[in-house]
Amino acid sequence: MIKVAPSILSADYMNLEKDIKLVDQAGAEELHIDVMDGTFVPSISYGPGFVKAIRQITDMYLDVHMMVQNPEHLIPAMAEAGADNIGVHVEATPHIHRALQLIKNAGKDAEVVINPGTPVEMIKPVLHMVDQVLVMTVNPGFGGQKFLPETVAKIAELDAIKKANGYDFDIEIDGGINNETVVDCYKAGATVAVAGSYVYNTEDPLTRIQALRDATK
Ligand SMILES: O=C(CO)[C@@H](O)[C@H](O)COP(=O)(O)O
Repeated sequence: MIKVAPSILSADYMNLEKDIKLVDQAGAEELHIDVMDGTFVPSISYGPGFVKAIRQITDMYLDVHMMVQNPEHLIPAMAEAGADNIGVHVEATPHIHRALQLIKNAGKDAEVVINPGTPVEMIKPVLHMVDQVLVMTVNPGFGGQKFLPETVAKIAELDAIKKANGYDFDIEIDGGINNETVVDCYKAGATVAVAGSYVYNTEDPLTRIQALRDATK
């Protein structure tokens, strides 16, 4: 069964505490927070102050996905704010190894992220040092996009490398995930599913979280 990480990008910001507690009570394993800088991706979302405010109202595992160009400068503040996992894009820095070291040195789980157009080959040199790999299943920057099926082969490739080397990182998927698209990703080796609009753009988020689990039993 896959672990579920609702993305608050699609939550109701005027009732955010309620929306976070709802998915916590539903047993969601992680809370996914999308940090966007307006440069690496066109959108701008939130920063460390927002993460700190969320930390104060929940004990959930905070999975912070940084869509930020040269994210190194933001890592200490994000760690201080209370993130549990910090994800950095391999496309966003010439110093991905250093960025992951900074996250580990701050005592946090380190995640490397790859865009749909980036081959798995690009992250091979850092796979020994990560706790999680995020395979983007849409191009980052917006919620509500259509799942890109060609990303499934990359999940399988990553899973094969993981098994061959005895690594134990989680493989997370993000973008266009619902009870149908999650199935092939899970079969290919995904262990954590981020879901934004599928979970929050409905009257019944609990049923949607359960549907992701039922689809991957
Ligand atoms: O990273 C991102 C968007 O860049 C995501 O985390 C979105 O929040 C996913 O939204 P859905 O595709 O599930 O609606």
